[in-house]
Amino acid sequence: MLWLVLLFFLVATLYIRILRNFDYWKKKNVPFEKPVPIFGNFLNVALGRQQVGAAIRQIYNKFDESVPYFGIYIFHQPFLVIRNKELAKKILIKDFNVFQNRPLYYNAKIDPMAANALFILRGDVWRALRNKLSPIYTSGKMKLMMPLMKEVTDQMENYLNTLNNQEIDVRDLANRYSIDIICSCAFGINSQSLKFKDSEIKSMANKMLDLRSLKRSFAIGAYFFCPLMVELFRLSFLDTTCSNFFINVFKSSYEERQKLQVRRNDFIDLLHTLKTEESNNDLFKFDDFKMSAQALVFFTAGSETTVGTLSFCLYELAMNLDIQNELRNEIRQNLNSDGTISYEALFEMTYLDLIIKETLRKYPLTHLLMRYAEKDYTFEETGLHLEKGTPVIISMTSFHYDERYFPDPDKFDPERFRGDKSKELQYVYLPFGDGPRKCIGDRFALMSMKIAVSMFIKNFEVTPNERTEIPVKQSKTAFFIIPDSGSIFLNIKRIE
Ligand code: HEM
Repeated sequence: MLWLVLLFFLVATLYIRILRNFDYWKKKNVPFEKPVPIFGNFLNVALGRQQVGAAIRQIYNKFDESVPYFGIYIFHQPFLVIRNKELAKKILIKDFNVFQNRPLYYNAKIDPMAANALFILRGDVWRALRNKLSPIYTSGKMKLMMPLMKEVTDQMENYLNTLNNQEIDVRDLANRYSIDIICSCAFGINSQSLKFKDSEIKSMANKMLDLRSLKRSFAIGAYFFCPLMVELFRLSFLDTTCSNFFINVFKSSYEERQKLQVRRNDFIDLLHTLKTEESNNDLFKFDDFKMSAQALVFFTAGSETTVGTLSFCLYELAMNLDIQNELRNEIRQNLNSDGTISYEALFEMTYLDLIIKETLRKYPLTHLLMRYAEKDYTFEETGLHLEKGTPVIISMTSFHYDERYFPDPDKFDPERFRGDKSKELQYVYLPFGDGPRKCIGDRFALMSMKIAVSMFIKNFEVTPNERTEIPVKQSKTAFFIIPDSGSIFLNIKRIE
């Protein structure tokens, strides 16, 4: 009986607290979408009926140009969503000192890996690690990794040759490619995913990041929006068995490197150099676990993003043959005399760049950027006062499909970014975020995608067939932009 009374009071307290919180935006005179108890504006998301990005975009589209921001409730928590380019710039760059952290939960006891991840760390420790890791991702260091990527791209070409004139699942292809690239560049191993369909590394990687699984989406969603669930169910960000597997792979690769004293100019070598340069005063100091955690972050942050972009890019090229042919001409004009492509040529190809940009506009895989106010903050333009701790969202999906900036947004049109147009779109075109906290791996990602697309389109024509879903239906339950079926089927034909 006592339990029942206690339960009643607990539910009643929670209910009152939640309802009281639902006054938050009204009291601040901020336009908002009416919430429903418990779920706020995320009922359809929680029921798996709507994507996170689509739910926010639906509300975004209800307001007009005069509205610089609006309020939403994700469960009981109020979030401010930015609708204005200048305010986005303020949050990401000008007032970065106030909005430097993401409102992501972490608990070293539940998930020690997440607690050492750049994406999740906060304040001075984040800054110390970011400063330390930044030299690894410069264009000079990326250029040194080009031979490693070239090796994997050659393997991809061999694999595709065996499938000439057949249907392929380009998501499966991109998945194998991204695992091989990351294993080679970050873990120093040849994972042979392109060669063998069922390699152990491939199945571990896919299980670790199975973003279509409800369990993983629930765990990731909880880290973003509902820390209580993380505590309650002791949820880890990644599948623990698989992440431990990769930590061990990294450790043995690192040990072997020390023994053999060879250099590959990969992430392991670069991390080792950073470790040897450390001083006693460093706020973030590497040990074996913290180093392997960085390699794992590489996997987490770089894998699905690359798979998604590469496969959607091939899909769009198949749907737009004129664009595909123009790209092939550009690639063929930029080849070395032996048919290979140089690092410089890869980044000089304008049309390839426009195509990757447009793919990332149409498919901004992570939907949103998040920050929270580190201290009380007032927008001088409107007088809105945010209390310390208020979370803020910049919705890439909403900006990238806003007709004000991207007319006819469903159309795949690389020309949107030609010439000076890119500059005008700054702060509303944000596939890698912006400011000091933007994606640290953008150069790596662009290089690995450009080299793969160049090889593919130079040698193969890609076209839709009767199994190609048009348009691709996206998963409503996954936290990221992923095809619902998990596949994108296209035909390939070698062109001599
Ligand atoms: C197409 C590929 C990729 C896309 C679209 C992408 C996108 C993003 C976005 C949107 C953010 C948040 C930025 C912000 O909040 O302003 C981010 C952060 C991050 N990304 Fe990427 N990413 C990609 C590839 C990679 C790769 C290959 C790595 C490998 C290292 C990586 C590592 C990270 C890390 C560590 C952060 C957190 C940075 C910090 O908090 O300081 N990403 N990425």
